[in-house]
Amino acid sequence: MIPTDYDIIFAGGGTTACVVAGRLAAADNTLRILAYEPLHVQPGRYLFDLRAPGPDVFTVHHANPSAPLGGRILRVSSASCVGGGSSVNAMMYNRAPASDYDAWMHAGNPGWGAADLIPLAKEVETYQAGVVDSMHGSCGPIKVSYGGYETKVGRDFLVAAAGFPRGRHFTEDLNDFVTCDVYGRLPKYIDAETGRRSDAAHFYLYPQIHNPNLHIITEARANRVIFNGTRAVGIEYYANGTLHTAAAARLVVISAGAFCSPAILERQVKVFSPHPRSRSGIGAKHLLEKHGVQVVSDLPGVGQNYGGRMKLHWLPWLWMKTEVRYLIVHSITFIFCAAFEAEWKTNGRGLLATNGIDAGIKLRPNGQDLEQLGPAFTKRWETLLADAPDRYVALESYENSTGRSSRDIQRSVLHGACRSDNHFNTGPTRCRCTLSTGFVHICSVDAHTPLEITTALLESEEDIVLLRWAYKWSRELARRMDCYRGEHAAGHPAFGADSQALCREAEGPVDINAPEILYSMADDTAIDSFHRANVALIFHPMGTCAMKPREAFGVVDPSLNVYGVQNLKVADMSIAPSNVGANTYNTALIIGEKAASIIAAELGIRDVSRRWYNCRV
Ligand SMILES: Cc1cc2nc3c(=O)[nH]c(=O)nc-3n(C[C@H](O)[C@H](O)[C@H](O)COP(=O)(O)OP(=O)(O)OC[C@H]3O[C@@H](n4cnc5c(N)ncnc54)[C@H](O)[C@@H]3O)c2cc1C
Repeated sequence: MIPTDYDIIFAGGGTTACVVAGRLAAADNTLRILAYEPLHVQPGRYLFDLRAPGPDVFTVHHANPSAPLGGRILRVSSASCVGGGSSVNAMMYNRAPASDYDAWMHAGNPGWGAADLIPLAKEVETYQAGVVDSMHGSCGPIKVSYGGYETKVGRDFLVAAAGFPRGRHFTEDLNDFVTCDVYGRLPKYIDAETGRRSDAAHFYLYPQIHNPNLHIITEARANRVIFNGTRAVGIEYYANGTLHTAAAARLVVISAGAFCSPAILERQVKVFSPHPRSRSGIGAKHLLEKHGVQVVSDLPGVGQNYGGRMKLHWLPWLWMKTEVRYLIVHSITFIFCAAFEAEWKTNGRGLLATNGIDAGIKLRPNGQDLEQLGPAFTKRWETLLADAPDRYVALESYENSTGRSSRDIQRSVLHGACRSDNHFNTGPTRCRCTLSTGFVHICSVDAHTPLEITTALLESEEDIVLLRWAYKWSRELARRMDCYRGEHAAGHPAFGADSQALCREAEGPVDINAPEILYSMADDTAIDSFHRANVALIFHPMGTCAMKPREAFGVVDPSLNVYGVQNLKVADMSIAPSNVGANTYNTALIIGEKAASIIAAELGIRDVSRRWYNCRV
């Protein structure tokens, strides 16, 4: 029988919540803790799991039609299961530049600078991908390794990057928070010994599941926070089609991710008042009133400041006989899986023990690049990059892609429509820091109504020139890779028939010193159109309940307290005051560790134990 009275309730049991709840439960096993999740599925140990039949581990959100993208509606998914993003993500290990965290501190958040957060990043991990130096951890819960298989595309990338005249230097460690404009191998959140995904559910929460005071209610969705006056006292949630309530004596923590956390704040807060049916929310007054919701705390920043990153796939032909199978296994069908699964289960190695993203480059424009980028990029350079040598603008990696258009190609491979058994396409990933921000708001007080999401993708000319430059740069590198066999025109801009940039098939790579492709103005226009038609959002939303001063559109203070109310915190990627230029799992783990320390201190728990997690799954 699950009790209805708790000390702490988490609305959401994703990455950050698992860290905080796991740490607190370990530190004080008398704390009565509850977390909700919409779906319980066994978190995917590798990507193949996620495509198995059964409840969907994703929620798909649709953004408003975007004018800069020609009216296109972008789709972006977030996780819907215990462990959140950590249970479904692509397992790329990519830490943010130190100066991104210093920017958090300078936004009015003492205790949130790089010097404060980097030690937490070390405590999070057991680094198995090289030397454990002063920047890496050796005994944290989350394992980081190169996985159990090395792809040819990764090896070829490293060789081409070493010889490419416009290339950069090699580094053993792309993730020391400082080094930038270098290339190297890309580690993964995979345990080197077991070959399994290192998610927050398995390594923070489940190790505490023996604790009778820790409860995870699955197939439940937090609906709204219950208030007594301005003090949060519990949660109302849906389970089995009916509404239930649970009381939180000490704290309610909203941890529903950057899309859903602002929605829970805005939607409606149940207030014990002389008018029990009145609806009250936390957010922008004008927006809440539009939905007939009274205002408990007027916070216009709720749902604003939606930041993220952009992604683009384009398609060179690459020759990788064995990895065709890998790609098919992960993306389309299970036909080849049995042998790989047996290997993976026996020794944690093979094609199921990798994410297929083995090498990459963190690109930062140099003098020659800045000339190419032109005056449209000057403001971005001056505001974001010039004084922060650790910041890069693009992470280029060549992967066995799961992008939409490349999956179409994979289908062709499966159905024999490809030009040869030994050739198929793969798409490099592009990640960009964008300065523009969008918003996420409720459309109605009904918890089941989709959210209104507006992105600022490609609204600024800076993003357009940046994507154009990066396309040219990474295409040049791809042409020099040993596995290169030309390009698939449908996965590239529509260059004119007489263009030098026209896509062609090839028998092999160009010479490492071959002249670069010369692009005309018409080619540039074609590239920009291609980007408008194909750019996508990466799964890294953040910033929608920003930790900033209230007058600067902040939602939470540096202790993660929601302004204007008591006993209510937010802890997840939504609190990011500004963008981080990296994949976000690492930052979510850091926020979780920081939140655990803050809450423990407030509750008088002296030691948020960091020694309990040495477990294997
Ligand atoms: C498909 C995908 C691929 C990714 N790949 C990478 C990668 O390779 N590397 C990397 O570093 N990062 C990656 N990320 C990003 C990273 O995983 C996330 O940034 C991180 O997990 C976010 O943590 P969070 O705690 O903010 O939110 P989440 O982990 O998303 O947790 C929020 C949780 O709240 C739950 N929730 C929502 N609404 C409610 C409600 N009303 N009631 C109860 N629960 C609710 C959700 O189900 C979810 O589990 C990826 C993310 C996705 C989705």
